[in-house]
Amino acid sequence: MNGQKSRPFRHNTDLGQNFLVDPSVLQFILEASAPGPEETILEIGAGQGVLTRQLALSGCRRLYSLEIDRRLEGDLATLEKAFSNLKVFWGDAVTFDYESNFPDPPQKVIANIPYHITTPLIWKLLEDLAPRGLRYLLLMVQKEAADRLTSPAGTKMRYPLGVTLELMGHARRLRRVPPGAFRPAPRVDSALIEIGIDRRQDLAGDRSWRRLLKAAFGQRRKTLANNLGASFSLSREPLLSLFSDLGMDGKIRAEELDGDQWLRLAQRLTPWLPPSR
Ligand SMILES: C[S@@+](CC[C@H](N)C(=O)[O-])C[C@H]1O[C@@H](n2cnc3c(N)ncnc32)[C@H](O)[C@@H]1O
Repeated sequence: MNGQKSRPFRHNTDLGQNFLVDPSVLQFILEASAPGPEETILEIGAGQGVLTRQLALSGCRRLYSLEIDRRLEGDLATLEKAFSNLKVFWGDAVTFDYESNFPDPPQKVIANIPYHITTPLIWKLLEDLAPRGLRYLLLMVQKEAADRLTSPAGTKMRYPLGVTLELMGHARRLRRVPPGAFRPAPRVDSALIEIGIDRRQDLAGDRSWRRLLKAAFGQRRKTLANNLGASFSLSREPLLSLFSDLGMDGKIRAEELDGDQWLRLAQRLTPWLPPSR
């Protein structure tokens, strides 16, 4: 002992550093996600390692934990020494090179993620890891994000990533998690969601699909025809005649289409779109 007290960790809330402290929530995550002995697991945002430790103890074959904040190096290096199945990576999960860093790509992502990167992070994971065998994600997200990700056709919160998840597999909300489960407590409610990927359609890496959805949901007050016409300089007549061929009302809005309608629309419309720059 050198008599010096270690300084308390100063949480950086800009990095979503609300660490999980409720053991019953931790237990729920482990039971719901059931890491298996043959599986490689990816954890995004290891923090001080509360979930990392339990995942490593679960006996999964390999655990990759990714963290951006180097101040956590001491905590995570200690865990890395203690568990031979754990390897810690440093970097930004939204721009990380998963392909070269993970020769043994993960089948599951189990993570209490920083809420501010929820949408770009899920797109990135679907795009980079689903074609390489990712089958399942269990994520702690802000409650409103859980609502958006799981919103069915015809609801106000429907958005491009939710449509894509419906076609690549399924997303469902498992339970709400109150602010008191974290230190410091966030100002928002949280929820655990589960995403299963069967790649019925492999859409996340398809640039024209993403461009179409982005344009279609561009201005929520406008009809789908108006949004598409304005974004891609398409004239109204052929667009409305295409809608009619597909059995869709000319006044339909983007949030009203179900997954199969989106697929049919994309198939017919993509050849008309100007090349992306
Ligand atoms: C909600 S905390 C979860 C920490 C820990 N897993 C737990 O459950 O207590 C989110 C963690 O993600 C890290 N983080 C924030 N932005 C990140 C990014 N872009 N890439 C990787 N990690 C990030 C934060 O530093 C923080 O440790």
